[in-house]
Amino acid sequence: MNTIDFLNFSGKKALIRVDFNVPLDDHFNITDDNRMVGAVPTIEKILKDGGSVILMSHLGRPKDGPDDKYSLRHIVKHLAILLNRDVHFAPDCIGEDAIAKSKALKSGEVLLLENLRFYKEEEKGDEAFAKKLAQLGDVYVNDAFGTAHRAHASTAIIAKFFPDAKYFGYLMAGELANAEKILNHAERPFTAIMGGAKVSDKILLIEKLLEKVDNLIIGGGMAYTFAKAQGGQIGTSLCEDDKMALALELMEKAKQKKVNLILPVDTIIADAFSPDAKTAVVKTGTIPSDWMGLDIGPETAKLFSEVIKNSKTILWNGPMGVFEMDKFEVGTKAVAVAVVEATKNGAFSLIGGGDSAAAVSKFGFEDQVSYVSTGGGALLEYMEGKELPGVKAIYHSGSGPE
Ligand SMILES: Nc1ncnc2c1ncn2[C@@H]1O[C@H](COP(=O)(O)OP(=O)(O)OP(=O)(O)O)[C@@H](O)[C@H]1O
Ligand SMILES: O=C(O)[C@H](O)COP(=O)(O)O
Repeated sequence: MNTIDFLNFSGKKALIRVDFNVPLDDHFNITDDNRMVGAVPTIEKILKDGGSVILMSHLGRPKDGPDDKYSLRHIVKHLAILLNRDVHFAPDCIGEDAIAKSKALKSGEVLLLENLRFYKEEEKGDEAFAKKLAQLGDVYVNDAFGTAHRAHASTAIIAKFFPDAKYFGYLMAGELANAEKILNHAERPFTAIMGGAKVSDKILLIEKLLEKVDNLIIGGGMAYTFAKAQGGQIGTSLCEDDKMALALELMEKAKQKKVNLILPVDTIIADAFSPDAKTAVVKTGTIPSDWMGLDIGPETAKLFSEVIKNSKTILWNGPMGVFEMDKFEVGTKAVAVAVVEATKNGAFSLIGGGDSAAAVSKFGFEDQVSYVSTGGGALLEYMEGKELPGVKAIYHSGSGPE
C-alpha cells in the first residue's frame, strides 16, 4: 500500500484530504473530535519531515454555497490545540487567496481550507474544480476514510493530477487494515452486533456477515421489524413493513449457514419518545398498541452480553436503543461493557463509526476497545465488499488527467 511512509516530505507541500466532518453543538463546540485526532499522526509525520500541510475537508451538507453554520473556521482553534501549533485559514478553498497562502507556507506550517462543499462542483466530482485544488500542493494525500465512499472532486477525481505523487495517510491505512482483519482474518467465535434505526441501511452488510460470523446479534430499532415479521405486537415502535419478508429470509439464511442469529427476548417500552416517558419492560412481541420499544430489556442485555464475552472477534455497528436519552441507554451500555470485557480477555473489537462510536465515547470506553472507526457509511460500504472511490483513486496507476 502506497502510504506516506514511502516519501520524505522535506520541502514538499502536502495537500491532504481529511474528514473533519465532526459534530458541532449550537455554540460550535466539537462534540466528538475522533476524526480530527485520527488525522494527527499523518500531519505530524509530514511536518516532522520538514514539509508543509494544506488540509481540505467538507463539513456537513451545505445546500447553497457558503454558509457560516458549516464553516471550517469553527474548528481552527481546536486543530491548533491538537497540533500544538498555529493553523492558517483560507476562507475560500480555491482562488488567489488560497494559492497565495499555500505558496507562502513554510516548512512546518499548516493551512486549513474552507469547506469544499461550498462549491457544488465538489460533490459533482468536477474535474476543473479538482484541478484548481490540485494547484495548491505538490503531493496529494488521502486520509479521509470517512468520506472514501464518495467519488467527489477532492476525494477521488483530484488524484488524476498527482499520478506519481499520491499516498494514503496513516488513518486511511489503519482503517483499511482493521476492516480487513475483521473480514478476512477473524478469530472465532466471531460475533457481529447490529443495531441502529433501520434494517434497510444494513441489509447488504448483514447478508455479507452471514457468510462470516458465528453469532449475529440484532438489537436497536431494526429488531422490531423482525419481531413484527414473526407475528409479534410492536405498538408504535420503529418498523419497516416492506422489509418484513426480508427479515424472515435473513432468519432462514442464518439457519442454513448455521449462524446463531440472536434477537431480543424483551424490550423497554415507553409511552412517548421522550426522556420523561413512562417506561415498562415487556417480552418481545407483546408491546401495547400505543407504546413503543426504545431499548433492549434486561434479559436481552444478559443474553447478548454472554455471547459477546465468549467471542474472540467483535464487530459492533449501531446502538441497542435510543442511547442519547439516559433512560434508554442501559442496553447499549451493557453491550459496551461486554465488548470491553471481551477485549480485556484478548478479543479484537471494532466499533463502527457514527452513533456506535458516539455511544462508546458517551460511556468513556473508547480506549478500552481495540479500534473505533472514523467511518460510518464508508465502513459499511467497505465491509459490504464495495470498492471505495477514495481508495481506488490512490491505487489506480493512471498517468495524468484523462
Ligand atoms: N428502538 C429504537 N427506536 C428508535 N430509535 C432507535 C432505537 N434504537 C436505536 N435508535 C436510534 O438509532 C440511531 C442510530 O441509528 P443509525 O441507523 O443511524 O445507526 P448508525 O448511525 O448506522 O450506527 P453507526 O453510526 O454506528 O454506523 C440512534 O440515534 C438511536 O437513537
Ligand atoms: O460523516 C460521514 O459519513 C462523511 O463525512 C461523509 O459525509 P456525507 O454522508 O455527507 O457525504
